[in-house]
Order: sequence, then C-alpha cells, then structure tokens
Amino acid sequence: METILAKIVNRKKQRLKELKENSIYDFDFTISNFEKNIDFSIKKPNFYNAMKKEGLSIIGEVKKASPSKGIIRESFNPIEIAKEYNNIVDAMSILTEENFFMGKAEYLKDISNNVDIPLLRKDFIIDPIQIYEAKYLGASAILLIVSILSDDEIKNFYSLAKELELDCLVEIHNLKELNRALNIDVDIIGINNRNLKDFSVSLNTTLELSQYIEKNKILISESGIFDKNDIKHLKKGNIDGILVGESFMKSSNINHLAKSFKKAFEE
Ligand SMILES: O=P(O)(O)OC[C@@H](O)[C@@H](O)c1c[nH]c2ccccc12
Repeated sequence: METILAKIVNRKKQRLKELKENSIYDFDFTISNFEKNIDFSIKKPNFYNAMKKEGLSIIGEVKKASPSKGIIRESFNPIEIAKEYNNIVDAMSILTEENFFMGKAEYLKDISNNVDIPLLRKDFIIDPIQIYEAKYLGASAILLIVSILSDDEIKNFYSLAKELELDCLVEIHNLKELNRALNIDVDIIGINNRNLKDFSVSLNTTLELSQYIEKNKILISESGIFDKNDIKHLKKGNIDGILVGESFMKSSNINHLAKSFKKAFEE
C-alpha cells in the first residue's frame, strides 16, 4: 500500500511540474529567475541562534490542516496568527504544502513582511528550486526530511541551503535516519515524534533517539506536544527546543500555553 508520505511526495513532484509550466510568480519558475529576484542584501534573523539560546526554544507552527487531523483551525488568518506568535515564540514554522496541509507559498512571503523572528519553510523539499524559493519568500531556514531524500540529496540540499544563508532543520524518525543525518554533520536535528508513514505519535521517539546525539548539536522535538507534562517528559532527552502546531492552533491563549512550556522546562 502506498503510504501517505509517498502520496504527498508524488503530489509534490506533480506540483513542481505544474509550477514550471505555469508559474505563480511574475517570472518563470526557474532557479536562475529566483537567483535574480532574491535580494541577498536583506539579512534575515538567524534561526540557529534562536534555537541555541538559553532555555527552551519554541517554534510555533502556522498550520491550518493536516492529513492526520483534517482541519485543525477553522478561522485561519496566517498574518494574524504570525503577529500573535511574534512576541511569544522564538521562531515560526510556516507550512507551504498545499494539498495535504492547506498551506501556501504566499503565506511565507506575507508573514516575513510582518514579523521579525526567524521563519522555517515547512514543506516536502525534493528539488533544489524549492530551496531558492524558500530564500526568495523570506525564510531563515528550511526543513529537510531525511526519509524522502537520498544521501546525496541531503548533502547537496544542505550545502545549497548554507550557501543561500539558510539553516536546515534535518528531520529524522528512527536510528537509521539519524545516522544518515549525522554522516553529513548537520547542526540542527529534528526528531519527529509522529511517524509520517502511519501517523502514530510517541514522545518516547525523542527520548530513545536523543541518546545518540552529541551535545553540540541542536535538538528539536517535533509533533504531539500538548501540555507541561509533555515538556517535563521531553526534558529527559536533553532537547534544545520544540516544534508545536496543533496545540497552539487550537489554543485560545497561545501566550499562556507557551509560557507554561517554558516554565515546565525550567522546573
Ligand atoms: O501539530 P503538531 O502535532 O504539534 O506537529 C507540528 C509539526 O511537528 C508537524 O506539523 C510536522 C513535523 N514534521 C513535518 C513534516 C511535514 C509536515 C508537517 C510536519
């Protein structure tokens, strides 16, 4: 059976083909056009430093829907959500995948014009053009999902991102993927507590894998984080930060929830 992850990646390939035939920008969707249109003089806030700072770093995700949960947030105004996050979290993750997460590339651009904390482009990156596009749209960092990339792709995409002054959150879900990420000496590792193949979630994934990660790496625990007890549990895994979508999107008081996460981490 085709996994949901394989479906998402196939749709993404098709989407990239569509964009190459019919650009959503006022120029053709090519790498050289992105290069011409990126303003390299604009310095974006640094994602790595935001993760490295003292205490628990929080990445708040702008997420309307997901294949596992359906619509997560009915009244979805990405700029308003981002403005709310801006004074509360350390960085934001902006979902730009259209078909399964109801994201949009333009959300990233719009948000980057309205906030001053680092933005992560959250998408299924399988082609270098998406990395140029992330830069063009105002990202400080991109997500690289190890399970959908070959070793060469991880290496090449990682160094391309660095050339474009983008950090990479390199996402893994098991020991095999972790070893592939460590082979190219990545600096920020995201452990996804959700298995993208069957959607099962276990925070223990972070605890089990964190023991293989040296202290000099930045470690982010991703997905399925809801309350202060989750933070206390994850703290045993020496995490630097967390990536939170659903529980923030459904919260009536993001500030309060984020503070309770930070406080639980200090205790
Ligand atoms: O909504 P949650 O359970 O808090 O999860 C957020 C984030 O970790 C999740 O959206 C995510 C993690 N890795 C991904 C890769 C692609 C798309 C989405 C994701």
